[in-house]
Amino acid sequence: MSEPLIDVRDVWVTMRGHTVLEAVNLSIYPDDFFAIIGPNGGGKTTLLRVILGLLRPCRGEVRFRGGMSNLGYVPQFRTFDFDYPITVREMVISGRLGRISRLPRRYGSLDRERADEALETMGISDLADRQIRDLSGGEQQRAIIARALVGEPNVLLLDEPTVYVDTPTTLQFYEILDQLRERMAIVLVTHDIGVIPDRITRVACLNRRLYTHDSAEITPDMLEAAYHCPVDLIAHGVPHRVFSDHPEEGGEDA
Ligand SMILES: Nc1ncnc2c1ncn2[C@@H]1O[C@H](COP(=O)(O)OP(=O)(O)OP(=O)(O)O)[C@@H](O)[C@H]1O
Repeated sequence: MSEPLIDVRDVWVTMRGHTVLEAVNLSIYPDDFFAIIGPNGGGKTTLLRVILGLLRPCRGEVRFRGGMSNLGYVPQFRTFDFDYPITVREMVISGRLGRISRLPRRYGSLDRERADEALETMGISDLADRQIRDLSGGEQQRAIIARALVGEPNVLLLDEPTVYVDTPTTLQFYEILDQLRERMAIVLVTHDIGVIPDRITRVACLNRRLYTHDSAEITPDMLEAAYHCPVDLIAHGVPHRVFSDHPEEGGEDA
């Protein structure tokens, strides 16, 4: 197996006396399409913040091969102010700011090139000069992913990327992720197990502790441990590939 790009080792986070992450261990490999699922408040965003270096764990550490600048982050949709007067191109290229150290900060031709490429990858080149507030939710979502891509990440971290998106747009979105997988590892966190695409390579359940399995299979045990209640996989429409045998169904397709 290749070396991990990110190693999360025995990470603990306590906030206001409340343990949010407990003894979390996780490795992200270059060819991963990793889904981390878990209930609301289970610690998913907190784990991403620890990986990004935005939050220091009380105990444990995160090790990188390749440096922080190679992480692309797509925060939850609700954290963006889409009313801000800015064009799609301006928003996307702003993802390059972290790479410009000289003051005053000015974009160069490489920055503009990368922004054009990211717009094209996300299929929104024709929207580049529109105001971000005038876009549909699905288009805005593509723009925030394009913004994460301009930094040329080797790991893309996505926090609940499909919350406001309808089913056809979600399917298109996963097709785009499929293309991106050739260039980077992808880590997707979500509370909704119904949105997990069937192309994921590994899955883990997070509810303070991380419950993992060495494959793309979600086992009822993992879900029960994370959600503290039996979860009916079939009712959530999870693709068959991630099922283990379901006792009532005898392992048949849903
Ligand atoms: N700054 C903070 N101060 C105190 N508690 C916090 C803080 N940030 C997060 N928490 C708490 O930590 C827990 C985990 O939050 P987190 O946002 O990581 O969960 P999540 O799994 O991403 O949830 P969701 O699916 O609802 O987005 C929650 O109980 C939350 O209230």
